[in-house]
Amino acid sequence: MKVYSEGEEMLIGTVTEIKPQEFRVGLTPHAVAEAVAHGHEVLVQAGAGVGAGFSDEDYAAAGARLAPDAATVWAEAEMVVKVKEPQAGERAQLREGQLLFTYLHLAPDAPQTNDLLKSGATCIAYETVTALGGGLPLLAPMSEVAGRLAPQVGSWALQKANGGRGVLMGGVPGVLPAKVVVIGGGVVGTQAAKVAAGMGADVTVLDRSLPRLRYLDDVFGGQFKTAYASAAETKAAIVAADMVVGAVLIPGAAAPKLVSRADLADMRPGAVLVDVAIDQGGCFETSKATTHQDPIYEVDGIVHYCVANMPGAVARTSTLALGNATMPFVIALANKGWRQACIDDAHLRAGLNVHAGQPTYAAVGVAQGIETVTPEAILGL
Ligand SMILES: NC(=O)C1=CN([C@@H]2O[C@H](COP(=O)(O)OP(=O)(O)OC[C@H]3O[C@@H](n4cnc5c(N)ncnc54)[C@H](O)[C@@H]3O)[C@@H](O)[C@H]2O)C=CC1
Ligand SMILES: CC(=O)C(=O)O
Ligand SMILES: [Mg+2]
Repeated sequence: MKVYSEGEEMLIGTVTEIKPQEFRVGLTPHAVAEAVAHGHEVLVQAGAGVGAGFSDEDYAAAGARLAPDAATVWAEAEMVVKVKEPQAGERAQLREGQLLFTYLHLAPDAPQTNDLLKSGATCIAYETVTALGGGLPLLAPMSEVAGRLAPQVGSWALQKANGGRGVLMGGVPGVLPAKVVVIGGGVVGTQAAKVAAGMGADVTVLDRSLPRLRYLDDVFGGQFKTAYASAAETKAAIVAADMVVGAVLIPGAAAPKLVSRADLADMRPGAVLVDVAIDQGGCFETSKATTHQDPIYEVDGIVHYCVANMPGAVARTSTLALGNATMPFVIALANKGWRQACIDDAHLRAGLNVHAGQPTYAAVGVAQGIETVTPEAILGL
């Protein structure tokens, strides 16, 4: 098998996503053009970009070679760039020495972890790549998308025909606007609050971080209000709300349950809960993951929206946003090879989850009771 070394041309590949209702694609034509300009070859499965609005002709014009099927890409590419975690049939095609760059979410997923370990491949997870000054730069764009979508889907759910209270976000002259409460003022929460305020709603953001609340007040003081997320303040806010957006995150942990089933009885009938934190288990006791095909359900007269892959609804915007964030890392990995790229950049190194049969991300080891080695040990640093 060919072993890549620094400075060589790399064969980069991308495949059609096969997770149900996933229309994003790992490489945009712009990313292809950038990689080709750096001297690399790019292999794109025919049709891979169609769901995101990119034709095979767009990829060919950017310099990609089209592959007739996914098997060809898996067999030939030295690095495969995707969006979602590899599905079982994809994992079976991963091979020793191959580099996989995508979302993995391994901690709760033992079968995937075992398959990646068995494959002998090197796997770098988008969601654990870090940034100078904190934050998760390859998760942030999808949080921005989900945050901006939350009031959009929530306002749809508020319509009478969908089980909601029949309240218009911005009201009309002489009638008050909807009250929107956002719990968690991070990336998702800030974007949700901005859009809800832009729709004319009366918006309050709750958070437990005073520095974050100070920042939000300084920057958005005229657009929405802030409040400290004590249990009492949270309860008072939700019982008066037409819409509540759940946007909390405690990194690496299950989301705390901030609205109980009993609380629903005290809320306005037909109010809407949008639980964006559902991918971490959800922050409302009555949340269970839903799909774009069947996004809402009702409990005790309260409408719940709990779609776990909200960005998939706007696959084109999401693909472009994700591509902007991943492109510099794709180019660094291709130009330098993963070893040198991870030696040079501790933030990219934080994305290393699996290498040659060894798990390399501590939180995955803790979650699954397996021993891990550090990326630094793998790289001899
Ligand atoms: N459903 C979907 O399609 C998507 C879901 N997400 C999820 O949305 C969630 C939020 O993500 P980000 O905004 O990027 O995280 P973030 O880390 O930027 O923000 C989380 C905020 O929650 C606050 N917080 C933590 N505990 C709290 C509590 N008990 N009460 C009030 N505030 C609390 C933190 O202080 C922080 O400001 C995550 O679970 C993320 O995985 C992100 C993208 C897509
Ligand atoms: C973050 C993630 O898993 C997604 O965008 O699908
Ligand atoms: Mg997800």
